[in-house]
Order: sequence, then C-alpha cells, then structure tokens
Amino acid sequence: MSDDAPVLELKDVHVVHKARTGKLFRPDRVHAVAGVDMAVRRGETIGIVGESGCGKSTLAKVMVGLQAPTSGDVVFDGRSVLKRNARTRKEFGRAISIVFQDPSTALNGRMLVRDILRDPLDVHQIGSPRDRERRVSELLDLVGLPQSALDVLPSQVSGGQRQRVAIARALALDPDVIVADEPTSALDVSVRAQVLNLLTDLKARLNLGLVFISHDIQTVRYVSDRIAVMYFGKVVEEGTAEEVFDRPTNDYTRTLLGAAPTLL
Ligand SMILES: Nc1ncnc2c1ncn2[C@@H]1O[C@H](COP(=O)(O)OP(=O)(O)OP(=O)(O)O)[C@@H](O)[C@H]1O
Repeated sequence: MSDDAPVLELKDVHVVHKARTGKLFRPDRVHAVAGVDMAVRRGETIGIVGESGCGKSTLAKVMVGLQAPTSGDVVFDGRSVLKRNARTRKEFGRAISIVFQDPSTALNGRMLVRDILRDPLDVHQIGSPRDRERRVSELLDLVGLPQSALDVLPSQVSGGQRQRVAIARALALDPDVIVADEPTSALDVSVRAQVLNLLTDLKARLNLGLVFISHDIQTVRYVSDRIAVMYFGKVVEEGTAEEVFDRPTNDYTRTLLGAAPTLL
C-alpha cells in the first residue's frame, strides 16, 4: 500500500524547448510538457505511457532536477524544490534518482562496477571508506548480482546485468523515488520481465515511489498501480491500472489499448 502524502508532486509543469531544427517547416519552440500535475507516493508505481515525442523523457528529467520547468512547480516532501537553496536541491538530488533506457551509454564503460556504485557515495561523502565498501556489496545483493560482478567492466556483463548495475547505482543514496525511463526497451525480450520484476520488488521492499515510463501500455500495465496517459505534452487520462484498462474515458487511450500487444 502507498502512503497517502505524495513524496513528489508536479504542479502545472510546462517545459518549452527551443526546437532542434530550423524554422522553415517547424515552429522554433516545442511545448514538450504542457501543464502536467502529478503526484508520486511511496510504495506506489505510477506508469507514464504515450508515444514517442509526447514529452515523457522531458517530464522524467523535470522530476529528477535535470530539466528546469519553464513554469510550474516541483514539490518534494511538501516543499518547493525550485525556490530552495543549493543545499535543499542537493538533498532532492539524493532523494530522487533515475534509471535510463540504455545502461551501455548511461554507465561509464571505463569504470569497474565497484567504482560505478561507489562514486555517488564518494560524491556525497556518505560514511567511512569501509561503510562505502559495505554499501557497495549490499547494493549488488539488492539487485541480485553476485559479488564477483564488482571487479568487472559494464561491457563484461550482459545487457540485463548492466541494467541491474544501473539500478544499483540509482539505489546507492537510498532514494525515496526512482524514475525509470524506458528501462527495458534496450534489453533482450528474454530478460525484460526479470528487470520489471526486480523494480517492482525493490519498490515494495524499500517502500520507494516508482515512476515507470514506457511507450508500451502492456508493459506499463504489468508494473503500475496508477497510469497516466500522455499525449502532446498533456496527461489526457489518469487512474488506477484497472480504471484505465477497463473504463478508458479518452479516445487516445482507447487507441493505445487497441494497438497490438507486445512482449514485455
Ligand atoms: N533538449 C531538447 N531540445 C529541443 N527539443 C527537445 C529537447 N528534448 C526534447 N525535445 C522535443 O520535445 C518533445 C518531447 O520529447 P521527449 O523526449 O520528452 O518525448 P518522449 O515522449 O520521451 O519521446 P521519446 O520516447 O522518443 O524520447 C519532442 O518533440 C522532442 O523533439
């Protein structure tokens, strides 16, 4: 069960990007996120689904502080993050972490797994050197990797194991919320369910808020307690997984549901 008070809230968040391409055929601004309200609670998975370009990744970056909203507010534990000083923002950085789609690019390929996991602990000066070593091996246990994985490079393990390393790194600072942006899309179909089950299991064991982002509504259904459907920068439907699947109110949601189901 989730706690009632949201740990993370987005309030009327807008993000306008300068367009990457020239002006001839495209407007020079992209309203990537257009007035999104969202609440993330501990112990609950909120799935965000929508087609490519609807603003999911931009929203994920806002949630972890990698993208400043053009307007609106981000509230962590009841306090606005945007209006706070650098120290509060650092605490926010510890409390909300992200897992990206492709661990091959998200992890530094020249660092041993041990150093990848230790790095956030060093940066935030958590505990003594011995505490950090202990934490690093605990992190491997949490994600179901053997201790022998400590002394290898990311390229020396499989894609699924690499994503487990990325999840372990996201857990290093004991966050309240993990934002997982298409965390299984770059993986072999055969290991996707294992990684989804790991995330769901960690959410329950550690009482995390989990934000799960995917273009695939079946994958989102598999892991989510609540689902938000995004279309052109807006949330067009939100409800429990059952509500969204059994009684969709929005035409776009119906279109998504009608699309051919895919393997996890
Ligand atoms: N840094 C940026 N500069 C300019 N435009 C951007 C930037 N990031 C995203 N966009 C544009 O904003 C819109 C939303 O992109 P975003 O990546 O958030 O969507 P998405 O739903 O995550 O799609 P995808 O799954 O393809 O990444 C798109 O039109 C994209 O081209």
